[in-house]
Amino acid sequence: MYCVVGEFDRMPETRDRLPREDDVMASYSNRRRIISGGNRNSEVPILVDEVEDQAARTPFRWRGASMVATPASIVVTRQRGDIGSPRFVRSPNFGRSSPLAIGRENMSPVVGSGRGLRGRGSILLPAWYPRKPLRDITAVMKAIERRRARQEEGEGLETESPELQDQIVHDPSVSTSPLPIAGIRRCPPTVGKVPKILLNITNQSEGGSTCLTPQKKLLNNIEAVERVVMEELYKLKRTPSAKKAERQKRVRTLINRSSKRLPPSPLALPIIGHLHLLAPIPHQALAKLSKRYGPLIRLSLGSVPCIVASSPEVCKELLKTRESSFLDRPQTAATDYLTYGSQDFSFAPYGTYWKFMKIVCMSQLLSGQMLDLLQPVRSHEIKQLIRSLARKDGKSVDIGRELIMMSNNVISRMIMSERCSEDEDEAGAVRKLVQETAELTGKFNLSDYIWFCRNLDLQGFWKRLKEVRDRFDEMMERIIEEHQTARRKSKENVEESEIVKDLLHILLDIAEEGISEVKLTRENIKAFILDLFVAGTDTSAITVEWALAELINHPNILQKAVQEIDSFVGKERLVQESDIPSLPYLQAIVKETLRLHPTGPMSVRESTEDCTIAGYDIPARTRLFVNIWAINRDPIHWEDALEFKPERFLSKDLDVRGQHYHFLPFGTGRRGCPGTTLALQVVQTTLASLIQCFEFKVEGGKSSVDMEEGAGITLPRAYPLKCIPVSRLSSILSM
Ligand code: HEM
Repeated sequence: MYCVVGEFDRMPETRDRLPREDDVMASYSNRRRIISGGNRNSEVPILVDEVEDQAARTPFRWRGASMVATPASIVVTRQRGDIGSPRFVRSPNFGRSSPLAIGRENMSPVVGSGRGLRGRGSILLPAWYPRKPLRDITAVMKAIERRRARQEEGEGLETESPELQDQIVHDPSVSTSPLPIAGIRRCPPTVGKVPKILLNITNQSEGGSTCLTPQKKLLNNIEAVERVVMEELYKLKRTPSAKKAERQKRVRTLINRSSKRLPPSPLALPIIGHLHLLAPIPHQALAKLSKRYGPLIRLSLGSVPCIVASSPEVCKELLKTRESSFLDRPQTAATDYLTYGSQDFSFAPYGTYWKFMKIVCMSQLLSGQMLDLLQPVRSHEIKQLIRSLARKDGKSVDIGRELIMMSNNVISRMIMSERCSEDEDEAGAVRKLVQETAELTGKFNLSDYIWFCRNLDLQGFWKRLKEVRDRFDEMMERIIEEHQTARRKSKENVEESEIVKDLLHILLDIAEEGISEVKLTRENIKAFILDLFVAGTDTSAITVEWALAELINHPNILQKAVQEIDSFVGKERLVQESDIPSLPYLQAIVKETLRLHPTGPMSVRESTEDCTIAGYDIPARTRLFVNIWAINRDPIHWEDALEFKPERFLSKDLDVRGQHYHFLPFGTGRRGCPGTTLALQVVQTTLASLIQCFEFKVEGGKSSVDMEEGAGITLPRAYPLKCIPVSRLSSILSM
């Protein structure tokens, strides 16, 4: 919209103008609004001058061309801290005497003559006055003067004489409106009104200040002309044909809108959309919303369009039938920064690089053969855990902390042949690093969703991200250096024993050989290792923690499980991974834990193309949240859905690997969890070892533990599981 802001408060008093209010700008635009009948759309365009320029202005500066702007030269934008109130700012062309702008003031950009104002130093009117209408009215005024002369000669003239009308209407140099002309030409009624307006003008002028020159009289009456023309324009809009056109336009808009069938959506707030509905724990809040709005809902998280799937049927359609449309993951500020600009595997877009890394993952690190080779590593770390708890016999222990240390060591040794907890300080540092990374990647960061927060660090996110990545980078650089030194030595001295290849060696081989279709960079390697730490440590440890908590709260189930182990393994040796296939009840307990407490509660994807799901149109680049937590608790598919009942898995052969869409603890399809086998091995064997070796008493003599969920990407417990391990089989523990 055009706007005018000038130095009105500093106008010369000598101006022979009608008295004005102090805030002329305000009164001017106010008046225009009144004229247009309060109808915003029919407001007279007003030009904006920049407030910042005020210091440079002189009171009498008629800015002429520099005050005008074409619509294209004004952009409505928002600036930092300018919530909800758009500001007009200068576009690169604004204020320059652009050939487009000059001479087109108050004219339709289409019909402008293009004549410049340069060199018109003698313009009497202030810059904010509409120019084109003045030219029009000057011509009109000449006609009035002629008519008055004739009247004085006694000829007399009818007010609406055809002669005057002709003179005004057919004079090509005369336009009859102060507004963009195009519309007026198509609307003859305004033309007929002009003589009446002119008569009013002359009468008013005569009554007021007879000593004024015709030009000055016009200045005083220009507002009257404008008011009447605006009234006429407003009436024009109410003609049957205008109304019909308006109706047709509305129907077209409605048809366009309704041609897209979008999933139901709760009422959104301005700017934040539905972000406020995700508190306090997103998967729980979304499950509640889906109960009200259905299994597929649409949300706007700030400016990001999202859908949430909460039923097995919709999930199947999304991740099986239309899998190819949902193979990407969305990028967030945190994942992008922590993974050296999305150079990792978990957040990499589905493409050549991701496929290559998936092969590396499945054929090297997580292949059956590799997992068998690394079985002693897992077994050793589980024994270390049992020994550590045995040392704390009878004392209160934070079980979660012990479990995270164990799973960190397993992953760390598999990836880079190094234990994280060799010294207590480093173990704590790595644990903290992994937890912080999981927290930062799982949190809803406002700058990802609200555009004007993009460069603001309202939640102190960036500072923490930088800190975490710096620490991780330092650790990884040290470990990579050590590996490279070992590799150099082994190459130089062939006699020296062959180094045992961990995942880092395999990745360095690929990077150095450079024979693969994908060239691995140092950043790729570091980001991939971070992925495996974050995806593979907390998830397994927290699953064991939830399982133990459930067993403490269900002593009869615990007793059955212990009996099963005792009867198959006996009391003389520690349970092994190889025993697990013979412990179906233990397996059922782990599955039931993963059903109620999936440590990946939501699978997050992004659509790569437009598609139709459950009859709704889903545009490309829509973020998808599959609420695994809600699906695993769907009462239609699960009897006593909220009860911890491992028996349900004994009667049914339900697999965890994404074949059954009402039970998806590891996701499904091509982007399903590649660590499922490893996770099951670690979780089942660790839980079996714990309940074989210890009884767990709850702190403070209580009979049950709290089961509240905390916030975080890996479904942590709200309160750490603190209990007192009491040794059960001293013969095993003394080994
Ligand atoms: C109980 C333990 C675990 C659970 C509950 C779990 C769950 C999940 C879930 C739900 C996903 C998303 C799947 C999807 O979008 O469909 C996922 C992805 C992933 N998980 Fe796991 N996971 C666990 C353990 C592991 C382990 C031990 C590793 C590896 C060491 C691992 C590595 C990954 C990776 C790399 C991805 C991303 C895959 C991709 O984007 O292509 N996870 N996990």
